[in-house]
Amino acid sequence: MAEKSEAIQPIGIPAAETMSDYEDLKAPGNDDFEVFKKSDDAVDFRTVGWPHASIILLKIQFALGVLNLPTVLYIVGALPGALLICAWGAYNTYSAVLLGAYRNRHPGIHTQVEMAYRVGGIWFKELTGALFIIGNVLCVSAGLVGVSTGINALSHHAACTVWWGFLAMVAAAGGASIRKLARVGYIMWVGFISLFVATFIVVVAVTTRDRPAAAPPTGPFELGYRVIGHPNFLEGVTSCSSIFVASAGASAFVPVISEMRNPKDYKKAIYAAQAMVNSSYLTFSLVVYAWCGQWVASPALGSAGQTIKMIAYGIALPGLFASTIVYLHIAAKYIFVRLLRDSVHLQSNSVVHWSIWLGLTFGLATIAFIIYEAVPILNYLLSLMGSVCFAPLCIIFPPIFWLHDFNHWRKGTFLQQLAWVMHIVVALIGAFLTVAGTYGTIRSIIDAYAQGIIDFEQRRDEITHQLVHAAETAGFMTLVDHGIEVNEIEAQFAISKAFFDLPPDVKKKIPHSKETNNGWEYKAQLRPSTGVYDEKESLWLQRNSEWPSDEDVPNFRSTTTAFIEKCAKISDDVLSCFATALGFSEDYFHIANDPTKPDSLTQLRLIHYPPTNGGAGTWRAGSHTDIGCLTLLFQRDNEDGLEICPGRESSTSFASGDIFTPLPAKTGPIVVNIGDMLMAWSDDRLKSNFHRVRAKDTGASPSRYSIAYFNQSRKDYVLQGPKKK
Ligand SMILES: O=C(O)CCC(=O)C(=O)O
Ligand SMILES: [Fe+2]
Repeated sequence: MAEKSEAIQPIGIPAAETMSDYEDLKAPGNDDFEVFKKSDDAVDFRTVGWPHASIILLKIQFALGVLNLPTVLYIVGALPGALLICAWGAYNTYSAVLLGAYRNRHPGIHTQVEMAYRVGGIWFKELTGALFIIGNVLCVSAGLVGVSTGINALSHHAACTVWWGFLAMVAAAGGASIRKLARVGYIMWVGFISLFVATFIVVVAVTTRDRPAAAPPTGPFELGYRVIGHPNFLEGVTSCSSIFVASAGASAFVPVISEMRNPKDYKKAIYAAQAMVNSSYLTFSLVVYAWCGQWVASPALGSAGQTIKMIAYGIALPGLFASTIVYLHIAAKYIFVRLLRDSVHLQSNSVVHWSIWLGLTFGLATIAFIIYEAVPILNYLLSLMGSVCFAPLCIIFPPIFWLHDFNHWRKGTFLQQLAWVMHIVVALIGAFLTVAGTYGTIRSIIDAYAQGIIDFEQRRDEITHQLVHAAETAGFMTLVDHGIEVNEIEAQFAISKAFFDLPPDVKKKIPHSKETNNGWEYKAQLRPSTGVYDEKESLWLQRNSEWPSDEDVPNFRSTTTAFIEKCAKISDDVLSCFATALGFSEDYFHIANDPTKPDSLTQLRLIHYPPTNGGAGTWRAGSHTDIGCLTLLFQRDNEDGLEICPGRESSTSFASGDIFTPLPAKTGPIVVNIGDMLMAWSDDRLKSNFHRVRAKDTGASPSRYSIAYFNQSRKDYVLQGPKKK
């Protein structure tokens, strides 16, 4: 049976004068000193050799996050980025050494939490414990995101994300329930090798391509490689935090020491792990950045194209599991040791021992799964975790623990005083990053709520399902709660009416050009379906086309540009749903149709159908399909006339004589329809259907105004569906 472990010493134990004072007291590795004891009938936890420990420490840090570092390099520039990677790598190594040394100077320590108790009493202990457990459980949730993203990339069944997450949770809980870290260590070997090989393949593969997978496939493009970037304050802080978090594992390292055969070998393990992690971070991120520039794909494993992405995910999957398992194991071990520290059950094969252990691994996995599934702002929560949990645990607390033992250096030699000051400075830098990082993330959460992004993200699967169903059948759908207020739509219509009210000579200042299809046209659109010109006038606009002057229509350009930005965002969101449903990456159409690029074909069209009396035999807009990718159509109350013909109901050329259904006009909701480009792009799965606009056959029809935003592909894009037909 295990000896009763020595209780943690209360605060106020005399500070040692030198390190060797402690070494004389009780050396690490001695039973009195250690949390886990050695005896014939006790389960032996102290079985991890240093190379094995090194791999565990390595795997705690090394994850696919390395492939997101190039995005950070793009923001800050290659040189500051590389310096930040080195600086944080060095500091995170140092803080890991500080914690390990503190642990090896004081008996009975399992995690940082006992260090906090020695230094600051119960409050500091509970604060550290809370940050430790919250941080690690969130890392488990992040792990589940990684695993399910991987499985989705391989399976093409985006709708099953919840199930993949659940299965990953059960599998991870099973893996983490292996009681001894030494055995979990074997999973870490496999995990590390799998992730290393997967990232290595992507890194090598990006260097063999002429252009990044996410860049436009043809034509000139800007790589976006910058030696020095120009981030604003928030971007700078966020980038700094992301690079710090990539190698911030120190707090999870400490419990590994308690299971080492020889705790004094910890330093060897940590130096080996950090050398490997930081050199691969530096080389991988610089190479990927040099080749991909701003065109790093999301998820980053896709940066070398679809085939490599599938291979890399296949190889990375065990590694993604390993990440989830190690954080879960460490979180569960912390509570396990806390609960059973003074009990025989800590190291016996009793029912109590096993029930508590399995209860903890599966219980914490369930909590992590619920967070993964239910928190709509998980991405933001994960960046908050960096500044709220890991900045204090890994930057602020280690020097504070050190200062507690070495406070007398304040009055020591010059070098000792310098060391004393430097530890205070580092703790202050940590405090700054905690506050600034938290502030930055909270600001972006508030912005995201204000823009409706959170609600959309929360219901993305459900919305995708509805959009795809409508697109596969009618080809038409109506969006509500889309983020453009009724008064903004009315204001845009007022601007449009002000333009059309101008005398023709003024409107002619921006004539329609056959080359660009921009400008004002009057009864000039000849429809193949009707053989006559549409009874309408319209103004086609692009970001870089000619615009009516402010003298002719006050605020025309500023109001309309803001309106276009909102339409771009909405059509992007809708297309991101179609992209995942079709098996493309979420941002596929965003890149292919990017309206800010000079070769963009995306247009806004303001339309006016003049009033008529008895419209029989004429067409406001003859039957047609839209040639673009996706159309957003705005209408006004009481200006009906739009009629649609769902695909099943059209059987003749131009659907003439087929059944058309009127779609009443309302100010507010946006009518969305699929265009020919998206139909081609989806291997005909999403339907570009016929529609037309009619005035009443008899009696008066008032003017009708409509506004269409045509989201179209860029000029040089090849439209090819996932089946590559
Ligand atoms: O004005 C409308 O309601 C329809 C316009 C239209 O279908 C188009 O311009 O393609
Ligand atoms: Fe149309």
